[in-house]
Amino acid sequence: MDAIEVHRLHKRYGDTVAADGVDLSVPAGSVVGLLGPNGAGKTTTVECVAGLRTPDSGTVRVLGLDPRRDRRAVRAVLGVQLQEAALHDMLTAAELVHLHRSLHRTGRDPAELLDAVGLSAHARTRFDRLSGGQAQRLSVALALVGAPRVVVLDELTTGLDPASRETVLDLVRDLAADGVAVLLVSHRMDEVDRLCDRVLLLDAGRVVADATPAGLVAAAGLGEYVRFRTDAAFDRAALLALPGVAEVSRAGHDVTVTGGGGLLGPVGAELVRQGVVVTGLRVERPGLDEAFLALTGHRSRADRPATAGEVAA
Ligand SMILES: Nc1ncnc2c1ncn2[C@@H]1O[C@H](COP(=O)(O)OP(=O)(O)OP(=O)(O)O)[C@@H](O)[C@H]1O
Repeated sequence: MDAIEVHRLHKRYGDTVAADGVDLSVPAGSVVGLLGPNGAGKTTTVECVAGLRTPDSGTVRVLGLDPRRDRRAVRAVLGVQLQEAALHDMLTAAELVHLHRSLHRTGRDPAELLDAVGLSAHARTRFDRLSGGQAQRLSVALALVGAPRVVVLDELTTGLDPASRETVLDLVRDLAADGVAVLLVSHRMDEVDRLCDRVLLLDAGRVVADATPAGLVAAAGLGEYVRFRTDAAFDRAALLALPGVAEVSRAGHDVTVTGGGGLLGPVGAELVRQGVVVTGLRVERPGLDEAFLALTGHRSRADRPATAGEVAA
């Protein structure tokens, strides 16, 4: 049994289908990212996991428990940080962490946790006087103060400066290393790439990909580019004839060979064989950003999104 298991989750608001048969699972000790364009159903999905919304149909389990039926038991094992936390304005950061700690039988040391999110210096600052980024880090601390075994984080680094972001990302890495299951909603591809063991891509309420970050890029079928510079003439047809090469284009001294399947070795060898002197020979692979666009933005490639099975990796 995985720590989070969602099976065929359906949720609609009036005519809007927010979740249309979402399947997802998060094993203990792993970070799973939920990606997707605005309105794809990410928040709806995590709110159902957190027990804040009731699914129309489908099942949601957190450590085998139903977040709606077994509310109290789930609260003891699940930490949730959602996009907009409504907190008591008059309390200080430290008071809020202590208050949330008191709701749990066991948990983390409030002072250590404030330190871990970089808020020690603001422990005595009232919530309504914290900056946006500080309030965001406090909401992460509140989600973790009960030492949960399962954590749901919705856009946890939004509004954070680069140093604070690194602090929070380290914290998430430590959670997974300690065996915590983390479900993370994010719009930042670099963050997902660095943190997540798997990525689920949602589009219009459906899972269109469920893969490792590298698998998602591969699933997008975007291939790779070999680029180099030369002022010499070369045999373009011989390059085109190499296995995997789809296109060879030249703009002045800059040459791009497009294709797939490990182009660098064969292209390099062919240029040596031709005695062509080049500089800056390198391979470039599309990243998650490009994969995201290809898998959700170019529906014209097919009339419907690919199914998870088609792009699982
Ligand atoms: N309470 C609600 N009432 C009506 N429609 C809603 C409600 N909450 C969400 N929706 C709609 O459901 C769809 C999914 O919304 P959701 O917030 O789950 O998407 P999201 O992927 O989290 O988006 P974003 O990236 O913008 O946060 C959207 O079309 C949204 O307008």
